[in-house]
Amino acid sequence: MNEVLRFAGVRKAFGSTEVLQAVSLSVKANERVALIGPSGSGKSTLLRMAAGLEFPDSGSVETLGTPVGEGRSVRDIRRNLLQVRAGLGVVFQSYNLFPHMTVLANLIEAPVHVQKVPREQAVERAHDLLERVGLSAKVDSRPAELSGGQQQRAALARALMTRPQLLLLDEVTSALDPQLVDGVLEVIVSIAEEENVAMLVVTHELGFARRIADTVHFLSEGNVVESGPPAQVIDAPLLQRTREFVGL
Ligand SMILES: Nc1ncnc2c1ncn2[C@@H]1O[C@H](COP(=O)(O)OP(=O)(O)OP(=O)(O)O)[C@@H](O)[C@H]1O
Repeated sequence: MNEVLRFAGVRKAFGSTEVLQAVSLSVKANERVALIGPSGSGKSTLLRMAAGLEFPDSGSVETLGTPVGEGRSVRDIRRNLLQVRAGLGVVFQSYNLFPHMTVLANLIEAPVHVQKVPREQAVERAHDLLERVGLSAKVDSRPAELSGGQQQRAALARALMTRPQLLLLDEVTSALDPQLVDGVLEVIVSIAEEENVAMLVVTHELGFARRIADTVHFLSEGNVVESGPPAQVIDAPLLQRTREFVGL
């Protein structure tokens, strides 16, 4: 499959607020795409749609070849979502770890109980991932015993447990103290280098977007107004609106 995510002519309004106005963009297998833009421009809404957490008013969203917002019934939609879920890793701004479970239990919960991966296999993968995100010493800790940066690295490891084809990352560092941000971003960069996983990343960290993205889309008022490699969109944008946003 060449495209792992496709938005075609997606419109979305919340009440009288038009949040997305005919957005079309796609993410190819192994491609890394960053969404940048001012607060309220619709970035998170797009990401939530890719995960099936919001539905478009019109247009279509296809995640891993499955239309996530379409279907004749709620049952169809749920079935479609379950189909894509194993291929999808999602990390949001808040860590969303299960607070009563150890780090290891958090990682193996869905693979073992939902995807029915043998427990030993899941534990092995969890140990491998925790080592890669620098959390080997925290396997048996509970989330409350970890710093925000460590929790976010655990959430990243958890999202990778099923070897997803597509990772959705929504402002994963914006709730962190500044000194913890770089550690988390480094982990994401190394994952991008080591795993065959496409990424759609919403970030306000332009340096990070520059390092990680093959393609950057600049959103403004619900439209993708400029797209291209970081060397263009971040370092030499064509549009005045983009130039102002990146501080040129
Ligand atoms: N569930 C909702 N109900 C009502 N309005 C919403 C909802 N979700 C988002 N919005 C509104 O939609 C607009 C776009 O929000 P979105 O979170 O997608 O923007 P964003 O570009 O991600 O912003 P930020 O960078 O601040 O996270 C905002 O005006 C927001 O208030």
